[in-house]
Amino acid sequence: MADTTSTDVGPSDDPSERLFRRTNKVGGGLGLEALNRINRMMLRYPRRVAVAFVATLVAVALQLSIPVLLGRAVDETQALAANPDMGRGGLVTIALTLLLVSIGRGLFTMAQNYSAESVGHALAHDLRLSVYNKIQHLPFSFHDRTHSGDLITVGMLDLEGVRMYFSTALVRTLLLVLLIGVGAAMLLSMDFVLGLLALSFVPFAAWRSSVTQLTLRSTWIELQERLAVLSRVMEENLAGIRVVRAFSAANHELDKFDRASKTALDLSHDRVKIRVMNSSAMTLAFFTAMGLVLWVGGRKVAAGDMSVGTLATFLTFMTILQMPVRQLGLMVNAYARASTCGARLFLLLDMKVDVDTKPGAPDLEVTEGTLKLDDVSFAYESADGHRAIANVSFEAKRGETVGIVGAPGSGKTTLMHLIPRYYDVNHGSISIDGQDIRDVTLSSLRRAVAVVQQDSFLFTTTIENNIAYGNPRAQDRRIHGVSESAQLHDYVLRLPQGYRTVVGERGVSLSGGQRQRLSIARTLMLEPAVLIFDDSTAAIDAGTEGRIRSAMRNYAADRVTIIVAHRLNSLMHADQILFLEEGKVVEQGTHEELLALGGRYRALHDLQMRPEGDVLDEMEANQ
Ligand SMILES: Nc1ncnc2c1ncn2[C@@H]1O[C@H](COP(=O)(O)OP(=O)(O)OP(=O)(O)O)[C@@H](O)[C@H]1O
Repeated sequence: MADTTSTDVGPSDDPSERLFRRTNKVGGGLGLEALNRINRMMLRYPRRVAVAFVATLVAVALQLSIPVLLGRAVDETQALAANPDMGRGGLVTIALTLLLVSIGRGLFTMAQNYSAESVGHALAHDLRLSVYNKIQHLPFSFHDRTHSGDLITVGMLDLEGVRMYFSTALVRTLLLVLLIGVGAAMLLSMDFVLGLLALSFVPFAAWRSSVTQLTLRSTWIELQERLAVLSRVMEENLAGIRVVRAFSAANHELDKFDRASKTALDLSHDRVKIRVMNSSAMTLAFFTAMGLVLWVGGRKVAAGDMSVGTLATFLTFMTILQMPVRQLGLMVNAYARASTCGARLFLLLDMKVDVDTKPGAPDLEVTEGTLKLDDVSFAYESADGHRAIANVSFEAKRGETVGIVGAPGSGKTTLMHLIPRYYDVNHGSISIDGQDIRDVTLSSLRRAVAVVQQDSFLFTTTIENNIAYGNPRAQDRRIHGVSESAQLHDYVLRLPQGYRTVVGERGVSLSGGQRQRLSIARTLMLEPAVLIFDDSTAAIDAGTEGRIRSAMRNYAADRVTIIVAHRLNSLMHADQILFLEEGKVVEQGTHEELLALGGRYRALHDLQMRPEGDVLDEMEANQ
């Protein structure tokens, strides 16, 4: 069986592909630009940003005073041991100061963490809304090329990278610069040689920590890709569970999952190895430096050149410095992550929406309700100029029905998707009452053109909410009315919770025909000027379809109805029928005219109307 787990992505200039090529760099310059943009966005929360920075300053100052106080306490204790008659007041004062300093440091660190995190969360909230809003407006052509899982990744992982930026990159930078800078200056001024020894582990630990984090980052990106493959395999398996069972392909699916999981596991092992080895190397460097300080400092203490308290100050400084230095890599990583994640997010947010409302465009005004397609041609971006629709023209007036028929792949759905501007025509024009649909607002056009889709998607909510999706304030009476027209009402009443029954992925399962009827009812809630049925009665039996048609007679009198169908029974009553072949209209007329023409429509009609036995006989004879 073919391997369907490949995620090969070749180089391309397509922004949507660049968006999802998860590399360490999204075009160097873009990374810096992204950081600048995130910085500017943070200034929307000036108070919280200021509190975070000021609290960091105070917390660091308090933290740096702890080793000095501890050193003094040691010296005071030593003096007390040598001279028991000395008062204990000094020691008590130092102890109380230490307690207050520790409490103060804790409180300011808390304020710093809280403010920094809250800036990150507020920023993530803003970006999340912008991304979601953008996704609602991206063109269909973008969704054709983009896996929804990848979009979710941008919405989740990349947002997380930006969220962490303020607390892990900016605030930590201030913290480290102050701790290491002021700490080092204090140590060196106390004893230059011992200061150098105490700080000797810093360059090594900083280097190892940064290299480790950057290596872990690139493997993290790789791991995300492998995990994405894993979730795609699982997602596909769940979506196609019936096919898997029907083809007894469980073992093949297990193999596929096992392979994808193994590659993720191998990488996870590598990452653990890198982390553990580097952590041990940094610990070794720290304790070596500490040993050196103890050795040289101990000799100075023994020679009377240094107090035990000063030595204790050095050792405490080193312990305080250890953690932030070891975490320096996290800071470097936070910058790298925010720049790539931010660049990808902004690439998505700045993406051009090619089907959009022209600036200053008026709303569509429906008067006569006439739809006109004039020499319309269209090619999908991925089709190398091959036209899915070629020079199609027709006109339909209010109350008229147009039938569209043709072999699978002949372009019926594509043609229907041009009318509500899911895609823009490449040539020719579509107009409603003389207004080119590209010159009016998209929202007014989409209100005027309703499509009952081929795949009836149900939201996980009640039947009532699903029907009222386009008109949430609709009265029950109206909901029941359209449901009756769609021949769904009687079925719903038989359900224990009636219209309050939850359907969709986590609700009651509806049959294909019931889903289609619900989808029809949902569209009948709207009052469009053009109503399109895109092969949306295929799963409904001919009798029920006939009843829907009768119930809709009044409704159809008020608008143009277009019916796309394979079954001629569904559209032979239409005022005009178009027969599509490779995107072109090859026959056009009423049912009677097309029958009289004796062409493709006639042949299809004869094939569909003949008793099944005759068709089988003919097929056998032709073999
Ligand atoms: N999103 C897309 N991107 C690229 N090509 C597409 C896309 N959708 C459809 N096509 C191609 O355009 C052509 C017309 O497809 P379309 O779905 O419009 O046919 P159809 O007549 O509605 O088929 P069916 O009766 O099976 O629904 C086909 O060759 C199809 O492969």
